[in-house]
Amino acid sequence: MTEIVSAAVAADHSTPVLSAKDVTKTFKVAGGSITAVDNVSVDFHAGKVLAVVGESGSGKSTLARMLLRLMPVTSGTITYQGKDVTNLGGSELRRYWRDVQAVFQDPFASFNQFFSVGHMLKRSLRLAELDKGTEDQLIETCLGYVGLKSADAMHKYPHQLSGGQRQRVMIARALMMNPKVLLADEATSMLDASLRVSVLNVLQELRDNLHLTVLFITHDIGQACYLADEVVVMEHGLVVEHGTTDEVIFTPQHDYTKRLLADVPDLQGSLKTRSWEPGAPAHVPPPAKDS
Ligand SMILES: Nc1ncnc2c1ncn2[C@@H]1O[C@H](COP(=O)(O)OP(=O)(O)OP(=O)(O)O)[C@@H](O)[C@H]1O
Repeated sequence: MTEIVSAAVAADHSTPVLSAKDVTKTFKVAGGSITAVDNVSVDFHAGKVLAVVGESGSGKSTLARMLLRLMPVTSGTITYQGKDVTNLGGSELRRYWRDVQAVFQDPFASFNQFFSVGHMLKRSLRLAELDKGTEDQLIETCLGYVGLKSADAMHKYPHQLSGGQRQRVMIARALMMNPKVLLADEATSMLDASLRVSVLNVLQELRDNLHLTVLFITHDIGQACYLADEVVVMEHGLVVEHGTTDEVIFTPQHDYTKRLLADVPDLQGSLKTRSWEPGAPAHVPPPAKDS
């Protein structure tokens, strides 16, 4: 059984926006059951990026799905803005889904190939019943937040965009709902190194400029440390390490964290000087950022 480490996280006494408390998920499988998430407690604070990192099968996506209220918990509590949302339903759940938006790994999967960006974004707003001027302004603003020009992007079809641009459109779509929390589940893993950096930088800007709370789920501790204020490391459904990014990089407590860090050569040195680009092999010069 993996040792659970409760490393001291830099004191943050503000009420968390979103919390998981003693959350467990058990799946019934042939011949028994599997505990995908094992008694996990984690707080997400306003205007911070928290990364959940772990290898495949560690339980990250299951935790994300429970936080998003797409999957029921087996036990434990999920709290949003101080309110228990574990068993929310109906219009309250729909309101929660507006406030807690998500972007996933494959932006293509969320796009209808026959819809232009403009058509897709307007469809997402149809329930809001905004007048045309307000709608256009909102779309332009949100595309602006992710570094895209409305005039350029609106008429493009998915195949005319790079992977990074598609992912940025998905983030813009999420922002149109004016969320308090953005959950990005492996949102950069299908992108090559330069596009990945552009999306990570967008997430950082959203935290800094909009005070957005970001949950960044990744198997890549390099990306987690590049982006996040706080890092949670999961192994076999357990939180084995939880600390500020500096604590996790420079004084990791758990062997599993040390092993993940060892797979990213010279992460410590290069993050200090910001010379490292997530996903780029250490010997390759940093890639150019896409426009
Ligand atoms: N619906 C399900 N039924 C049975 N087992 C499941 C189900 N969903 C996930 N699991 C199991 O739970 C464990 C955690 O899976 P999960 O997808 O949460 O991990 P992960 O860290 O997100 O991995 P990946 O990065 O590969 O998606 C795995 O052993 C997985 O096989």
